[in-house]
Amino acid sequence: MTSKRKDYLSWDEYFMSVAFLSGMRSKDPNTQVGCCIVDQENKILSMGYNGLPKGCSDDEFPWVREGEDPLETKYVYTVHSELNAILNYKGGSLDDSKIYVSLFPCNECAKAIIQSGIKEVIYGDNKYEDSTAVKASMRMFDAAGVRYHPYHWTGREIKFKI
Ligand SMILES: O=c1ccn([C@H]2C[C@H](O)[C@@H](COP(=O)(O)O)O2)c(=O)[nH]1
Ligand SMILES: [Zn+2]
Repeated sequence: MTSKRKDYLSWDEYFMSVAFLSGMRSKDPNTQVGCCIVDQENKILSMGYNGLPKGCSDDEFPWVREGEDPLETKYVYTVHSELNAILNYKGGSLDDSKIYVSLFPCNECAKAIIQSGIKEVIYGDNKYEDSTAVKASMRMFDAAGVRYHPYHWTGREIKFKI
C-alpha cells in the first residue's frame, strides 16, 4: 500500500504562507503585511493585506512614508492588513479564532483584534518592537488575554511558478 506523503505543509506553515501570499497583493513599496484568520477547526475565515480603502486609487494616493504634508503620506490612508481581514469577514463571529500575520499588529489593529474576539496572534516579524504602537498592542493583548507568539520558522522553501 502506498503511504501518505511526509513533506506536506503543517497547519502553521500553511496559514503563515497564506498570510505572506496575501501580503503580496499589497501595493505598499516598503512594508507588505498579510494575514489570515483561522477558526478552531483550522478553517480559514478571512484574509487581508494593507491597502487603500475602496474607491481610493492606488495610483492617485501617496505611498511615501515622509513628507512635509502628512496628507501626502500613506499613513493617513492605508487600511491595515488585520483590519481589512476583520472587516472582510461576513460570516458572523470571529470569537476564539486566531490570526497569522506577517508583522506584529499595531495598537489600532490590536484594538480591532481584541474587540472582534480573536484570541491568538502568530506573527512572522516584529521589526517595530520598540515602537510605542507595538508596546501598546502588547499591553492591551496582555490585559485582554490575547496570546501572542512568534511564528516558528521551519526554514522550508516554498517555490512554484504561476
Ligand atoms: O498592524 C499593522 C501595522 C502596519 N501595517 C501596514 C501599514 C503600512 O502600509 C505598512 C507599514 O509601513 P512602514 O513603511 O513600514 O512604516 O504596514 C499593517 O498592515 N498592519
Ligand atoms: Zn495596524
